[in-house]
Amino acid sequence: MQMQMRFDGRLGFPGGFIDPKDGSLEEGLNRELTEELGPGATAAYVTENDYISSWVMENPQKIEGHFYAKQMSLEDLEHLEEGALHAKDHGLEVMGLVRVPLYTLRDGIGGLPAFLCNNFIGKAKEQLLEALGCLGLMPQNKLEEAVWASQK
Ligand SMILES: O=c1[nH]cnc2c1ncn2[C@@H]1O[C@H](COP(=O)(O)OP(=O)(O)O)[C@@H](O)[C@H]1O
Repeated sequence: MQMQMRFDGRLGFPGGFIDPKDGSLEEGLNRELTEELGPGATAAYVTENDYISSWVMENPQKIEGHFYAKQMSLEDLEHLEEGALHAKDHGLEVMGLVRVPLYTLRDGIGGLPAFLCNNFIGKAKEQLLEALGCLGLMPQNKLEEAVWASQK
């Protein structure tokens, strides 16, 4: 699972605002992916099949968000990481890509619980947990244990 360090020091997912006049949600998102992830983004391009969920925020401004998750091979992910340094937004909107640790160390905190203590933009933390659960990357009870450990 991969996220990015944003310009504001918070963790979030690649994406951005899309003008409905400029085509479908997926086309708009794929354009944003290229800007933020660079030449390796094509392997991350989403279709309607990668859709996970939507949300609406009313304040401070009305925003409708749509969340997608794309499953990739390790090879494509490594290619994406190598190319991300050459993305248009690198060092501007995006400070770097990060892999999410999907384990808990023997101390009970290191790994995913410590990662969850970071500062996340908007609903990105809930989206991370949602994706890990619905893509079957971690069993629900392990996710709940990690969330609980992160709140201690
Ligand atoms: O990865 C994300 N997951 C969930 N919500 C997000 C994510 N990234 C941005 N948002 C939401 O969209 C709003 C605007 O995003 P952002 O701060 O990137 O726009 P900006 O670059 O125009 O300031 C954020 O305040 C947040 O509520």
